Amino acid sequence: MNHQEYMKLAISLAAATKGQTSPNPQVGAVVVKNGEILGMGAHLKAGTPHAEVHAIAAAGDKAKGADIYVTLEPCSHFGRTPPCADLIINSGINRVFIASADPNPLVSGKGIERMQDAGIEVVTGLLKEEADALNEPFFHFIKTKTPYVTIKAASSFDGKTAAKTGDSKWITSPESRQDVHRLRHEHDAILTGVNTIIHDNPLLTARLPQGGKNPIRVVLDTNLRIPADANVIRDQSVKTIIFTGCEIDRSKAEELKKYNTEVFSFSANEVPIKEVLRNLGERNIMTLFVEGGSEIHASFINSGFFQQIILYMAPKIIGGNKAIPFIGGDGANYVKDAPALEFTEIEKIGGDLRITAKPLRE
Ligand SMILES: Nc1c(/N=C/[C@@H](O)[C@H](O)[C@H](O)COP(=O)(O)O)[nH]c(=O)[nH]c1=O
Repeated sequence: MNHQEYMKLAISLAAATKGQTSPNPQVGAVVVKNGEILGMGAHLKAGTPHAEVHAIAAAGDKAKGADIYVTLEPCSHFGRTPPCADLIINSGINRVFIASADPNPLVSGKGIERMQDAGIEVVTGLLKEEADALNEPFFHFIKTKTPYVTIKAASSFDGKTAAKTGDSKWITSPESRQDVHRLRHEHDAILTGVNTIIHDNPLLTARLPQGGKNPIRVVLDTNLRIPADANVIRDQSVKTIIFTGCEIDRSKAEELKKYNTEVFSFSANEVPIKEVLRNLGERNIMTLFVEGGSEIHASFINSGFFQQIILYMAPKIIGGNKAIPFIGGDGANYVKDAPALEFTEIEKIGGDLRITAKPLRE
């Protein structure tokens, strides 16, 4: 195997932990000497050992004189675990290959400098793009301290998310809906609007054949209209946070708190998305899955507070000028004012298309 292949292995280890390490990045590491893989590891959960710790522990004394391939620049500061740069120096490793640089300007380059000062050869940027893509949500979170927002929509071929009767069961295939549960599992939180709660009474849990990690549920509900017996309240398998305006029935809010539910009221009678994202960021929620109705989707798109949209498009035609489009709101007056995206991935899934799009970078 060559340098790229060892780094690919480290990236695959990092990729396997998607959704488990928030608010930390996904990191993989591989220790190699004379073509023999002596150790490998991934960071499994925030607060637990970093990938380099696992890989070097597996290599033991043989790490002396070995190479290490790590997908993110080794940390140089005391977080909840000791600095990996020091561990690498003390292990006798004499060459370090790094894919991504640390996005935190306060620490970026410090670990590299310390290892170089100790006489270690450091090669940076090996498969940087691939490794960076894996940690796009982490880099966004470090930069903005707000969650990386993925809007998920499901529509017919003609862009409808429900028929004019309101019926929407089911537009997309069982395979597509199972893929949605994988995305729920991978996200820290899932957000919807009270209209979806009233209309669909969703659970919003991650129900995969092998189980799944339920994302924290977030409901935007300005006037606290949510039914007290809604599934997201009574289910209690995971916390539900309801964001409201200031004019709500306080006794109802008190009642809901008995069901693993938090009611957070803003000081004005509105629920500003920017403030919701700031609040979720302060709770170390790094990734947010917006499975809203068409009005919620419209408000996220019009505010520009989203990093990607995943549309599951089914080969069905619902039609009707009263049917519900998957993006609601007033819409653009002129095409030239329509938010421009770029398609980044198009996959066939269970007879549907899964189309991923991101806002065009200025
Ligand atoms: N109608 C459809 C969807 N509908 C999505 C939401 O309107 C539903 O309330 C939500 O998925 C229900 O969540 P649950 O109770 O946890 O299963 N979403 C999809 O991908 N395809 C559809 O055809």
